[in-house]
Order: sequence, then structure tokens, then C-alpha cells
Amino acid sequence: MDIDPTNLPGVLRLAPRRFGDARGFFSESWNRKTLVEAGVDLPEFVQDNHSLSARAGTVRGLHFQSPPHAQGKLVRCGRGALYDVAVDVRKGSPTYGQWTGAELSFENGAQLWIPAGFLHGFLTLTDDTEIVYKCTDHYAPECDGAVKWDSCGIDWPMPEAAEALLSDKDAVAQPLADFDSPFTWEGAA
Ligand SMILES: Cc1cn([C@H]2C[C@H](O)[C@@H](COP(=O)(O)OP(=O)(O)O[C@H]3O[C@@H](C)C(=O)[C@@H](O)[C@H]3O)O2)c(=O)[nH]c1=O
Repeated sequence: MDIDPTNLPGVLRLAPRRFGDARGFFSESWNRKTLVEAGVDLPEFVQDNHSLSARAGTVRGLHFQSPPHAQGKLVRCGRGALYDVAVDVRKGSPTYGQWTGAELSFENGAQLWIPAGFLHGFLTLTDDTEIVYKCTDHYAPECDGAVKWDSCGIDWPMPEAAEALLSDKDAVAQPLADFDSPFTWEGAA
């Protein structure tokens, strides 16, 4: 498993090893021991999510759950390809408001580890794209929130001829500039 830092400290890009043979491949898509031995501070996962986006250009996000139900997420692509993004919204963080993105596809098998304190969202790059992710807390609709996808200066690689397809909720989300984040950076005084 390759584990690489990103430009946002705490967010990691993971590439599990694939063992190919005449049948296809085998891969450990998550292994607690491997990550803990690599020094990843990993809370317990309690929920797995799976969604399908039928159209390239679908945007889901940018989402978060407030404490006490904040979620860390280990994200991968089950089918197709997507551009996955995290935005640091921990008040007092030296990287507050900064974002990182990575292409996750069935083809590359890559994953992103996004700890609590970051917004999460993604753009689908192909039709019929599936995302699969593990979460460190349960769904808590009363703690659910969103920040507008195009308010964070993210350089989204929108597929040619596609327009962003959003949920009604995401279409009217607050901009980052108006967001009073419930998260604090652990290093903040
Ligand atoms: C997120 C979630 C939604 N739902 C329900 C609520 C709603 O009726 C339906 C669709 O919910 P949403 O529109 O919020 O789904 P979606 O826009 O796909 O939300 C997800 O987006 C990505 C970017 C994330 O990071 C996730 O944490 C989650 O917020 O599913 C659950 O039952 N459990 C869950 O954990």
C-alpha cells in the first residue's frame, strides 16, 4: 500500500496494492493494521456508504457533519471515475480554506483519507460512477451541513460538455465566506 501526503496535512492519498492474474485482480481495499503501522491516526469506522451518480458532471458536496457526529471518511471509487475533494475548515488551521483533490477511479484504485474537520465533495468524471466510503460516525441529519461547491476556489475538472448536476440542497448551500465552521484545529491555542 502506498500512502502519500497531500498538500493538506492530515489528508492522505492511498493506493492499495493490486495482485493481477489471469482472472483479474485482488486488492485489500482497507486493512486497519496496514494503516496503523504506517502511522495513520485512524478512528473506528461505523458506517459504509455507497452511491451511484448516473451522469458525468454530478457534484455531491461540499458536506460535513458537526460535532458530536463529525465524520472522517475513507473514500474510493467502485466504478467509473471521480474527482474527490477535501477543504480544511478547522478554525485556526494554517491551511484553513485550502483544498486538495485527487482523481479516484476504478482503474487506479486510489483512495483518500479525509479526517473530521474537512468538507468533502466530489465531481463525477464519467457516467454511472459509484463511490464507496467508510465513515467514523453514523449519519446524523441534525448535524448535516453543506458549503457551496463553487465557493472555495476549487479547480474542478468538469468533463467537456457537462454541466454541474446538484441536489436541491447543495444548489442553495452557503458560500464558504459565510460559513461559521464548528471545527477547531487541534493545534490552535
Ligand atoms: C449521507 C446519508 C444520507 N442518507 C439519506 C438522506 C437522503 O434522503 C438521501 C440522500 O442524501 P444526500 O443527498 O445527503 O446524499 P449525498 O449528497 O450523496 O451525501 C453525501 O455526500 C458526500 C459528498 C459525503 O461526503 C457524504 O457524507 C454525504 O454527505 O440519503 C442516509 O440515510 N444516510 C446517510 O448517511
